[in-house]
Amino acid sequence: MTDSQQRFLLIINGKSAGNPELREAVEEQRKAGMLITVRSTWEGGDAALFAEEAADAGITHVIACGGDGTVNEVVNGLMRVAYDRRPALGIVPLGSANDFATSTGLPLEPGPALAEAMTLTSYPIDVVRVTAEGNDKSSTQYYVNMTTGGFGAEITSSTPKTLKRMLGGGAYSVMGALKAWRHRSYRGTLHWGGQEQNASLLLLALGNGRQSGGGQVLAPRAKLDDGRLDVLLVKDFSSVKELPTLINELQSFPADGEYVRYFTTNKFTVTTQRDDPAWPLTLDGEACQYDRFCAEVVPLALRVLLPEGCALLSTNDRH
Ligand SMILES: Nc1ncnc2c1ncn2[C@@H]1O[C@H](COP(=O)(O)OP(=O)(O)OP(=O)(O)O)[C@@H](O)[C@H]1O
Repeated sequence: MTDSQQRFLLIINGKSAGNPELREAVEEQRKAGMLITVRSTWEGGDAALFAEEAADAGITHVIACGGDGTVNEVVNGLMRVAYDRRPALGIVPLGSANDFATSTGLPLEPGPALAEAMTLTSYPIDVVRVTAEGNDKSSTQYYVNMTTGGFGAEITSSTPKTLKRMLGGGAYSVMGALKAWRHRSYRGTLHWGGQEQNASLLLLALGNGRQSGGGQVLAPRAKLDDGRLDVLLVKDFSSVKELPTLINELQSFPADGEYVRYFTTNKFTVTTQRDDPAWPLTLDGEACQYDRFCAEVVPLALRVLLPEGCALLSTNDRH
């Protein structure tokens, strides 16, 4: 063993701790000489804490073994570590949605995913910092994939599995579900890039990555390393007669459609008025509610083990 050898910490969500395939894969990699420590979570917050402590223990790579929520916790823990000591992030997807792993093209089976994590190159990606106020307290959280607000957040946090499955099929089924389901819209003042707009939205998506909610692609042109957030605004509609236009726009993501707007910015703020309901948000799969929030890109803050040729990296853009 040399000092330059990589040291891996696997942080596994306790509910998947018995996964036999992962156990076997760890054993195999250890036999091949890889230095792997494993910690299993007991409850929410553990994954972030273990990730934060990893740098002090000489860990070079923290591998989040779980769903998007576990990845999100690990990211938050790593962001508490100073940049020059921050370990790289790897992912072994063990959740139900695994949106970040799926969209970046990582293997979805534990064995291949761990094997890849041992050999992949790490690339610097942006992390998004969300500062928020709600329920009389303020907070700071980070995410790497996507925040959805309004309708989208309700889908991911409280929608029954059958409806989620319907929604997985894309914009047409989203609208089908909307027709069958009484929806709410969310009001607020939006600020970005020197612009201000009062809006009543069905859905807001702030994508560093491209998809959330188990396969809903809401930021199809997002890159993880471009210093930008891809913003999708879907305006509320009042009659089903407006649906064909809305559906159409959800296929093409126009910059300035009648119902859909898609653009990029490095900072996006939502402020509600006193009588407006708080916005339900989902940050990388974790549900929360805020009256006021600001999402801001922290450029290239985290190194992540990603497949060579990953379509979400600008370095792989074809010219
Ligand atoms: N030992 C444990 N048992 C049960 N739940 C746990 C345990 N440790 C952490 N958690 C909770 O698991 C949640 C994260 O779950 P995770 O994202 O890994 O899986 P998932 O929800 O099935 O995946 P996805 O987000 O991809 O659908 C966190 O909210 C955390 O509080």
